[in-house]
Amino acid sequence: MAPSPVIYIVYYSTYGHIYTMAKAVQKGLESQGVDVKIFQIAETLPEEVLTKMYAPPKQDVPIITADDLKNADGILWGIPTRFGTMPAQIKTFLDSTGSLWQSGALAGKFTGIFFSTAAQHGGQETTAFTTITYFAHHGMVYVPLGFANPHMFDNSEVIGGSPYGAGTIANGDGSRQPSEKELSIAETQGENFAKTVKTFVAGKSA
Ligand SMILES: Cc1cc2nc3c(=O)[nH]c(=O)nc-3n(C[C@H](O)[C@H](O)[C@H](O)COP(=O)(O)O)c2cc1C
Repeated sequence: MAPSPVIYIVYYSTYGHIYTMAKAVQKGLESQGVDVKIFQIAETLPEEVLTKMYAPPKQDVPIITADDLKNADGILWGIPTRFGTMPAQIKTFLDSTGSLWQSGALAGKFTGIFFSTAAQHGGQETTAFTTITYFAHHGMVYVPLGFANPHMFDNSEVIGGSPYGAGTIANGDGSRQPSEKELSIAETQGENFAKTVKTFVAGKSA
């Protein structure tokens, strides 16, 4: 029997939207019978600044180390936009993966992204797009979402996401929570990602 693939969800979230999306992605992954572990990326801002930003306490989720990444067959990253791209917290973490790049430890692993922006036009494509350089340099296999969920064609309401991954729109004051349709898209991304990684892991053990 083929071994069950191990998939990590690695996220950073200041206000919790990305965490909610991560749980939907997790549901989709688990529906395909893969082993899922969820990690968060370490905060880099001082407590004093977080208080001024009205950031709530972090979730009770383990903090990822660069070396942890070696143990996954696939990694899905949850990214809240900053100026149309990833936040410094995620960049700091990714910049700490130099030795993994040097040894090729992540080469051939599957990867994908989901994201959150305050505004509909604040980076639902650029956030993912500007992250892909990291995956290319590591030799990782980026799995896009495409238009895999019918809600992606629905223009009757604001719906986050793009062919690069699932997404949510948080509003400037964070008042909007991921909608049912956005969570459904996130679940689809998890399902499809698991199916792709399963094929790979089965092939490796054949
Ligand atoms: C410094 C800063 C820059 C931001 N830049 C953008 C941006 O370029 N576009 C956008 O739509 N939202 C932007 N936002 C809003 C965040 O993307 C939003 O708070 C986040 O997606 C919510 O996710 P979270 O609850 O998981 O933290 C920014 C927020 C901060 C604090």
